[in-house]
Amino acid sequence: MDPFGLFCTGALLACGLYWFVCLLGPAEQKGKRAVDLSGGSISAEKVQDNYKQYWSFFRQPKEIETAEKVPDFVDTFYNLVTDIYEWGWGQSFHFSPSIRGKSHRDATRLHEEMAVDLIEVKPGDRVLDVGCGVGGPMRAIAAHSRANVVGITINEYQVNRARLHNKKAGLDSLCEVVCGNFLEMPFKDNTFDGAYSIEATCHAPKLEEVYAEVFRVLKPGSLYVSYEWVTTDKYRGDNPEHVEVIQGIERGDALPGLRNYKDIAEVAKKVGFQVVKEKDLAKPPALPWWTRLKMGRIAYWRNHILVTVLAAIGIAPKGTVDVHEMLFKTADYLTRGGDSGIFSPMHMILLRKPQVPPTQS
Ligand SMILES: C=C(CC[C@@H](C)[C@H]1CC[C@H]2C3=CC[C@H]4[C@H](C)[C@@H](O)CC[C@]4(C)[C@H]3CC[C@]12C)C(C)C
Ligand SMILES: C[S@@+](CC[C@H](N)C(=O)[O-])C[C@H]1O[C@@H](n2cnc3c(N)ncnc32)[C@H](O)[C@@H]1O
Repeated sequence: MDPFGLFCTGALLACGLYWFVCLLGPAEQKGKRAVDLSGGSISAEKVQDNYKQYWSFFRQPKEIETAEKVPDFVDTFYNLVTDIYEWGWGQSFHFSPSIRGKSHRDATRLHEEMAVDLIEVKPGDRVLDVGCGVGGPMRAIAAHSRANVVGITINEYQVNRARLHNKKAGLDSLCEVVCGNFLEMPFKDNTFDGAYSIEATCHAPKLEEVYAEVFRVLKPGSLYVSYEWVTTDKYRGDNPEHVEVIQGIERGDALPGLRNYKDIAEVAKKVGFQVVKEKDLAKPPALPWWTRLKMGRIAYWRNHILVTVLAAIGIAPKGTVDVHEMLFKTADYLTRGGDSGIFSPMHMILLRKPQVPPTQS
């Protein structure tokens, strides 16, 4: 082979290797490769129909206001997005403020460890993860605190993914995953030493229902911290651009309706909690949480091409392209929400269940 031919072959091989390692994704780190994208518990041929069904919920807003319908709606959503999230984001399905000089991975872990530090649990304590996803936070928190973490998620596919990851990480003795609805949890009263929820309770149609359940299962005197998705004091309901951004976020993230930051403490007090601390972790001096979304734009285009090719040749389910497109648009709404300051995904509230129940007046 002449030197030019040799050079071309070498370049082709290098491109192929780059494609395989970088574009298909390092599976060990993220847990998913593009070639393994699925519709969660939904069979491949039904993904497209389920995507349409997901959108039909928004044509009947009353349906997603009733607690009975929401688990179905949220479950469908997570069947559709879980693999894409894992592949394109990682095993922690939430945001965190950027930290100068630290990777996204480290910033994510620190945001998770902060939650468990706030609830002051000790090794061996029993802690509840309300809406645990595939367990990224659960593993970081168990490793950091040596507490026993019990996670609950409505989505069975996530339960299986989380159990698999727990085993692989050697943390299955500390981490347990339960499939269930956090509006009616299958746990006894007064049985947890602490609880946390990271960007999950926003899926509840009525916040009081999930907070009341957490209150019920916590031991008196113990702490609960939640990172809530909210509209901020900058949001104006009479500004059409604000409304468009917030509706875009709701539709692309399976939310029955975003709450204003002012409502969170009110609801917590109503169900009996004492408010220990409340702070929007997105506010300066914290660096923007949405930088990671912005920086990913080129990767989203690359992913879009990859998903389209994989669906065309029958490796990925057909509806995956629609779901990916929906997420693409959602990333834009979230970025606009962050840039304008009208939205925060990390309004932190730290609550205590009192030792003595409040007297009824
Ligand atoms: C808390 C929730 C989820 C928050 C985030 C984890 C996800 C919100 C939007 C998601 C994404 C948007 C764009 C995708 C991109 C087009 C794709 O190529 C790769 C995956 C994305 C980056 C994806 C990853 C997860 C999000 C950032 C909600 C649901 C309450
Ligand atoms: C955005 S994910 C966050 C997951 C996890 N906290 C993390 O940060 O990786 C929201 C989680 O809440 C769960 N969830 C939403 N509604 C639920 C419900 N009614 N009951 C139980 N889990 C629910 C979803 O299944 C999903 O696991």
